[in-house]
Amino acid sequence: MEPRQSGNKGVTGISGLRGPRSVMPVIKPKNLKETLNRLWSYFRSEKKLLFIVFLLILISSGLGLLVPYFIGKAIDTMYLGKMAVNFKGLGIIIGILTVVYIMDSLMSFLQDWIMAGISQRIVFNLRETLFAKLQNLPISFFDVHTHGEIMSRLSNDIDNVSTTISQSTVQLMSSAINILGSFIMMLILSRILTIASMVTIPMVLLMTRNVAKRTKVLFKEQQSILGNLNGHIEESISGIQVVKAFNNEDKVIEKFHDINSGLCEVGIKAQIWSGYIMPLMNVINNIGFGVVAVLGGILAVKDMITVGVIASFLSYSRQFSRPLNELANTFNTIQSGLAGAERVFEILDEEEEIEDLKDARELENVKGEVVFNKVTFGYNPDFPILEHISFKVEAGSNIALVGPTGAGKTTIVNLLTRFYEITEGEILIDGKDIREYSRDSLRKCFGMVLQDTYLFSGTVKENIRYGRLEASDEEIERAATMARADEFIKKMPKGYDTVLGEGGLNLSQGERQLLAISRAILANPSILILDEATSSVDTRTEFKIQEAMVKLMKNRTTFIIAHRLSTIKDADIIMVIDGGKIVESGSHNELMIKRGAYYRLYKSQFMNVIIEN
Ligand SMILES: Nc1ncnc2c1ncn2[C@@H]1O[C@H](COP(=O)(O)OP(=O)(O)OP(=O)(O)O)[C@@H](O)[C@H]1O
Repeated sequence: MEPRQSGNKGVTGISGLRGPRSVMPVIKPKNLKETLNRLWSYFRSEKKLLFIVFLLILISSGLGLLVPYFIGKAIDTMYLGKMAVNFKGLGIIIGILTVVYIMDSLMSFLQDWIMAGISQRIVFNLRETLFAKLQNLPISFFDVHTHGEIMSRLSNDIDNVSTTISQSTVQLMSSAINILGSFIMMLILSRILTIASMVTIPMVLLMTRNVAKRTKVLFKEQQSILGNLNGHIEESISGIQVVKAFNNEDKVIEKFHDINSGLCEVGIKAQIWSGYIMPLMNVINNIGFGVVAVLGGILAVKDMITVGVIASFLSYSRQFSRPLNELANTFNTIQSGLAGAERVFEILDEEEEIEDLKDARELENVKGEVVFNKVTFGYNPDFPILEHISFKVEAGSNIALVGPTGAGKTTIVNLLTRFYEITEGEILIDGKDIREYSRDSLRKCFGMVLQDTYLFSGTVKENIRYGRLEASDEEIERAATMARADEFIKKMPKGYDTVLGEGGLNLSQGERQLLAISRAILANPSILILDEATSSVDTRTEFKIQEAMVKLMKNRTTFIIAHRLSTIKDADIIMVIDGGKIVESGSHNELMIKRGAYYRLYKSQFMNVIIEN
């Protein structure tokens, strides 16, 4: 009977160089001990089942170790020296062997069954912890990690961990038991033959080390090219509109071809080198086999051992060398699984949004007075974007933030909602420092209508309900009617129950904005943040949006990152931001008389509009 095989049967050789996993180089974990410890903490709740699996492996490996012994016995029993056959003895041995084989299959089935549950539960927990962690990370984390990278940790890396747990744990235990058991059986059968069969081990080690050295370099290169290829695919798909608009399809294809050719070339080399391992290994193993057979033959002629013992011994020596080869392979699977676990733990170790203070209170019944007091902030603390900004907005008034692109307008509202934490100064709402209140209660005060409205896949109704989850259908329809969104919603095939495509992309930008306004009306926040869209919608829709916005802004403190002339002119205060500072503030008329920064900005941006009108 062969020792247990791992699930990745196609994978062979020292570097795990074949089969589906083989195209990946082995990425080693950086801190093996710590990663193992942490991973073990996920295994802990499965300790009992793991012990049962261990017992099952012990039994099935033990049974497996009996087989060569009985085969040897069968040979010796069958051969009675006078060409007569001992059918009775043979029958008993065949019976025993059949029972052993059936038992072994049953044990293997049970092991796989239990291990499947263990690995899926562990990976389930890991996935849940990771996803929950992502929800609690600050926005700044997502500024520096691409979506692709985060996705790959949630999918590829977790998959690697799962494969390692489900396949390698059993493989590791069964290989270890088989190697040890076979070795003991070999020693019991014949010490001389055992020593002879060990002769090839240094040869195997030397050969695999040399080949592995070469393949490692090639696989690393292959992985890096694969990364480029994925990057190129990701970019060309997300930028498909730009690619088509500029007729760059051929260039994109050409670049893909270049990278793909490189990948193919390195892939071939890597596969060829890794392909050497198995045949070489077989040659060496067969040399060992030959040595044992010849030596065994000599010993048998001298009547020092029986033919049956030689047959048993040869089986054991196969059972000894096979898991040895497989262990090298499993070792690689384990390494990439641990590296995957490490990458998952890296995210789990990321600093979460700064915890609310222990005695953080709930911000309630907000009137909406907002004060920035000498606020300084930089996405990178060494390079402040806003410096000592101070201003006060009365409750219920609206303030238009204007200024050149990159001036820091969005940054101001990002600080207000505590998406980022200020470096210096304080922000007060109704005279209360926002850091002393829980983030949840703070964010409840805000409603946002952003330039790019994000709609989730789901129905129109569900998307509006996002503003206030407990809202009834009537409330949703009332909000949509106020926002004048119901006009287009009712024209949709299933009205409020129409399912929106991914990101709401089957709606026009104007329609998406009206939905966002409906959401905000439903949420009924004390403070509103409006980031006006720069792209123009048709005049009728623009009028509707404008009307809905005015309704929404009524009696609410409103921060508008303003782009439309009408919004700016109607604002209670206009604040001109430039280079991280407030360079001017006041009403439209006041600032026009001043003939300062606002006047210049107004002239440069809106004069055409005024002339056209
Ligand atoms: N997440 C971020 N990480 C690092 N730097 C950022 C980040 N967001 C913005 N910045 C930088 O901060 C500065 C201010 O950006 P901000 O988005 O506040 O400008 P803005 O006035 O809103 O511009 P626009 O009118 O173009 O939207 C810019 O120089 C920008 O490059």
